Amino acid sequence: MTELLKVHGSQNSFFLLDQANLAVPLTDPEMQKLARTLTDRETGLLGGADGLLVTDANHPQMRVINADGSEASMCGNGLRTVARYLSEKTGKDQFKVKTMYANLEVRKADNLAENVPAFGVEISPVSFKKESLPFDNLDTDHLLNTELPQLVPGWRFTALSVPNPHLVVFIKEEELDSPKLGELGQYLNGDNPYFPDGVNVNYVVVKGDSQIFVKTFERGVGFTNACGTGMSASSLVFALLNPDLGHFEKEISVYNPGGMVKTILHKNDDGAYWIELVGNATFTHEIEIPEEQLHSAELDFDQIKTRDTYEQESYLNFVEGLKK
Ligand SMILES: N[C@@H](CCC[C@H](N)C(=O)O)C(=O)O
Repeated sequence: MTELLKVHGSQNSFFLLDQANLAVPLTDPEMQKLARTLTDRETGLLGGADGLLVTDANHPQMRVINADGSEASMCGNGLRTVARYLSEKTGKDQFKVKTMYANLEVRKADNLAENVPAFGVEISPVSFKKESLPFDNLDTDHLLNTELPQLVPGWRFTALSVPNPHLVVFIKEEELDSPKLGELGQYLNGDNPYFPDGVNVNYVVVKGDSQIFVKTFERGVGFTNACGTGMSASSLVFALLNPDLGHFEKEISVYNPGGMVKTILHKNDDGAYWIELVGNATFTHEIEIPEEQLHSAELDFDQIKTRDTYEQESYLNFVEGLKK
C-alpha cells in the first residue's frame, strides 16, 4: 500500500505523492494520467482537486502537475504543503526545496489558529521580461499597468513570472462576478496570439492599506479558490502601482475565495524582487492505494482507502473568524 495525502493551501487543493514511498517511481506519463484521474471534479477521488504535487523525501523537491496534466514550474500553495510534509518527515523546520527553476527556502511558521499549521515559502525568481512568460504580438517588451483594448477595453494589465507566468489586472469589487473574468481566462489559456503557453490570470481588488483580494483563473485548471504564486505576484504589483498602500518588508493580507494568506515583499541589493508567502498547510485526508494501481492505466477506486484527518473543520473555523 502506498500512502498519498489530500492537502490544501487556502483551499487550493492537491493530492501529494512521495516517490520515495514507491518501489518503482512513477514515470512522467504515469504522473500526468494519475493527475487527470484523481483531480477530475466529477469522477475524481474525494471530489477531485486542482493538481498533483510530487515530492521525494530523499531529495527534497516538488513537481506540480496541473489538473489537465500539464506541468507548472511553481506552486506557492502547494509548496507550503510539501514543506510541511518534508518537515514532519525530517524534523527540520527550515530547509530548501528544489523546484523546476529554483531551490526555494521554506520554514515552519506559527499556526494560523488551533490545528491550522502554517508554513512560509520563498517565491522567486521574479521577472517582468516578455521572454519569461512568454507573451507575443503586443508591440511591447513589458506589460506594466498597460491598456490592452484587444483583450478588454478599459482594463490595465501587468505581466510577470514568479517564475510561472501571471497576468495581473486590478478591477472593481462589483466586477468580481462578471463573466468577462472567466471568458478572458479561457481565451488566454486556449489557442491565442498573445500567450502561447497560457497564463494564470489574477483579478485583484484593493481593500485598503496592506490588504487586497485576489481571484485567479489558473492555467491548466480554471478558477481556483486561491493561487499562491498569483497572490504573491499580485502583492508585488499592488505595491509597485500603489506605494502609498502596499509596502515592502511589511505583511500584506491577501484575501481569496478560500481564505487568507500573508505576503512579505523584498527587494535585494541587486534589484531582484522576491516574496515570502505565509499561509496554511492543511492535510485533509490520508489515502491508501496499492502501488500497482498508481502505475495502472485505470484506477480502481474500490481498492482505495481514505481517512479524514479532521483538520478541515479547524481550517473552516479559521476562515469563519476572518469574517468577524
Ligand atoms: N495554484 C498554484 C499555481 C499552480 C500552477 C499554475 N496553474 C500554472 O500552470 O502556472 C499556486 O498556488 O501557486
